[in-house]
Amino acid sequence: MTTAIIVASGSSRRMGFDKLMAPLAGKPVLAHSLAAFDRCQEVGQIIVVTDEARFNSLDLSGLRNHVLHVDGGKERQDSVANGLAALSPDCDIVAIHDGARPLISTESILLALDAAAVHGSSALAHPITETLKRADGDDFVKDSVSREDLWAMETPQCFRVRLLQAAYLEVAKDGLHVTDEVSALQHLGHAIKLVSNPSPNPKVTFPSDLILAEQLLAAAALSSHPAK
Ligand SMILES: Nc1ccn([C@@H]2O[C@H](COP(=O)(O)OP(=O)(O)OP(=O)(O)O)[C@@H](O)[C@H]2O)c(=O)n1
Ligand SMILES: C[C@](O)(CO)[C@H](O)COP(=O)(O)O
Repeated sequence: MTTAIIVASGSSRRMGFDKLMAPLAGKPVLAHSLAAFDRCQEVGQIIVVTDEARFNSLDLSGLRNHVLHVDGGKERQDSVANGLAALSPDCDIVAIHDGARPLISTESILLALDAAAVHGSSALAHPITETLKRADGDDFVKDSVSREDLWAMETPQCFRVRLLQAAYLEVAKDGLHVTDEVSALQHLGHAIKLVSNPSPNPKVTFPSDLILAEQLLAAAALSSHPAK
């Protein structure tokens, strides 16, 4: 069985208000992430890692999957670990997704899941397009960083369960701080397949990201139902 773990226990510090419950095209940001995984036929269970009040305020009626609630942790990696601890024994593939990436498409989820089934681990990502500079502590340019072969990581990041559990055990044993699951797998020395995401999948971080997400959803709705 494939399980999706949606982590939604952050503090929205950079947003300034609870971004996960912020309205986006008529429903909370987190509800969009949840619905995308629920639409994906390969997903047989969803775990939402969040606080109880936020979980209870979600409308789960009409969802195909059983949705389990788990409390979050201090750091993102602690929330992921709490989700992993709640997996059922028959789960073989797990997809970890940021609740704060509401535009994830079901097609992109499938691409990542398929790659994980073949390679053991995968992450949606996109190649860097900007020119990159390293700065000194005073925001003066120190040097240039080639963008060749540089990719920005997205979620979902998908794994054979045993592999991700082993990676998280190593991370905990060595007291490491990781900002994504790919970093944990790197620590284990395992190869990770990057899957170029054909659809926009921004992480809602600042207020302007909510506006962008709203516009992207409106554009997608227009292209699927063009005016006659
Ligand atoms: N202790 C934490 C921290 C983060 N997350 C989740 O991990 C995802 C990525 O984190 P980010 O977007 O950086 O969220 P915040 O930590 O809320 O942002 P900020 O740093 O601005 O507070 C989000 O869905 C967030 O809710 C989590 O489940 N548990
Ligand atoms: C996992 C992640 O979405 C990859 O881009 C990202 O690292 C999570 O956000 P954070 O700000 O690093 O917690």
